[in-house]
Amino acid sequence: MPPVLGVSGLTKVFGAREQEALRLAGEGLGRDEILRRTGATLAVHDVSFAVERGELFVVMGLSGSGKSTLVRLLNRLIEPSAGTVEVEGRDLRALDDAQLRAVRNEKISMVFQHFALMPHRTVRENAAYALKVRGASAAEQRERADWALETVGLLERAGARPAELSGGMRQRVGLARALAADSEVLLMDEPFSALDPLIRRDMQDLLEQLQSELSKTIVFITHDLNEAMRLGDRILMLKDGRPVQLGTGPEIISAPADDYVADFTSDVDRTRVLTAGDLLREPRLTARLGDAPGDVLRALGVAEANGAYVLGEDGRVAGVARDDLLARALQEGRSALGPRELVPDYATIGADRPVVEFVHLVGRHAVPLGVVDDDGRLLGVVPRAAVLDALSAVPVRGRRS
Ligand SMILES: Nc1ncnc2c1ncn2[C@@H]1O[C@H](COP(=O)(O)OP(=O)(O)OP(=O)(O)O)[C@@H](O)[C@H]1O
Repeated sequence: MPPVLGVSGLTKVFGAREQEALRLAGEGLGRDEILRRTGATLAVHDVSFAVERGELFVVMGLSGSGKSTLVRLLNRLIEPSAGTVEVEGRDLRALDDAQLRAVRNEKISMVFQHFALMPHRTVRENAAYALKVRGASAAEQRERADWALETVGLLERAGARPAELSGGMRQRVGLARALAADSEVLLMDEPFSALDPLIRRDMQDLLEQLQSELSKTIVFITHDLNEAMRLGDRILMLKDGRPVQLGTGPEIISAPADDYVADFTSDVDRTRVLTAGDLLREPRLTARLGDAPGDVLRALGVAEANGAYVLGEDGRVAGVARDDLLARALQEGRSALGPRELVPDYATIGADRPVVEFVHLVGRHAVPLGVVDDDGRLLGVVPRAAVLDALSAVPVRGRRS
C-alpha cells in the first residue's frame, strides 16, 4: 500500500534562471548564494517524506524556511521545479485541471490560518461548503456539517454568521469545514498562529482530542516548536528551504541532527515531550509470587536494591518485596513469597504519559517508578537517574546566528 501522501525530492525555485539555481542547489550552495548568483530564490529544496494514514505530521521551521511553499506544493497550488507528490500513489502532475480540483476537494483539503469563511453564509453553510461543491444532496450536506459542528462544539451556533463569532469560534468553523469534507489528507497551514495563547491552547487540545477519536491524516505547519512537539507524531524541521531533521519529538530532542536543531530544542519543555515510554529501562530485577524469600533477598543485595517488583502469573504487578519484609519472612521461616511479604511501596504509570505528570513520583518508593500497559503488566521502570539524564541533556553547542 502506498502512503497516503508521498513526497519525493520536492523542490521549488522562484524566479528566472531556474535551471541554473537547481544546479547550484544540487551542488549544495545555500539560498543566499544562489540568490546572489542567479537572482532566483530556492524556496524549498529536496524534501522527501511519507505520511501514513492517521498520522499527524508536522512541518516546522522559522519564517522563510519554506513551509508555506511546501504546503502549496503538496496540493499543487504551485508547480514544483522538481520532485513529485503522490496522494494514495497517484502522482499529482499526471492530473488535468478537473481531476486536480476533485483531488483538492475530496482527497487533500486545506485549512488556512485565516479560515477564509464566507461572511454572508451561515456557520452551517460554511461547514458544508466542500460537500456542496462536490454536489452532495442538501440532506447529506446538513447531516455532515452538523456532525462536524457538533464535533468541534459549535452546533448551537450553526445559524450564526461568521462575524457574530469570536476568533476561536471561527477557527472551529474552519476545522468543522475540513472535517465535514472528510478528505483523506488535511493540510493545516499555521491554523492557530493568529490566536491568543489561551485560545490557541484550547484549539490544540481540541485537535489532539479529535485526532485521538478520528485519526485523520494531517500535515500541520507551524513555526512553534512547542506546538510541533505537542501535536506531531513526527516532525520535519526545515531551515532555509532544506530538511534538517525528521523524527518524533523525543527523537529530535534526544539526538538533534545539528547545532541548529540542538539550539532550537533547548527551549522546549522536555517534561511535556518525553514520556515514560521514552525513559523506560529494564528493571534490575523482578520476582514472582512463590519465589523463595532468601533467594530474592540475596538478589536484592547483588543488585544493590531496596526492593523488587513481584509479578503474578499474568505478568501484572502484585506488589513489592522489600528487604526488611523479606528478612522477616526468612526469620519466620516462610518459604514462598505471598501477600504477607508484599507491600504497596511503588507507583506505576502508563507508557504514554509525559514526564510532567509523573516526575513527582520518581524516587519516592522502594522500587523505581513502574511503567505498565493497560492491563497492569510491567513494561519496565523509570529510575530517577533516567529522568535526570533526560531533563539535563541539552546538547547546545552553538547559538543560532
Ligand atoms: N511567490 C514567490 N516569489 C518569490 N519568492 C518567494 C515566493 N514565495 C516565497 N518566496 C520565498 O521563498 C522562501 C520561502 O518562503 P515561504 O513563505 O515558503 O516560507 P515560510 O516558512 O512559509 O515563511 P513564513 O512563515 O514567513 O510564511 C522565502 O525566501 C520567500 O521570500
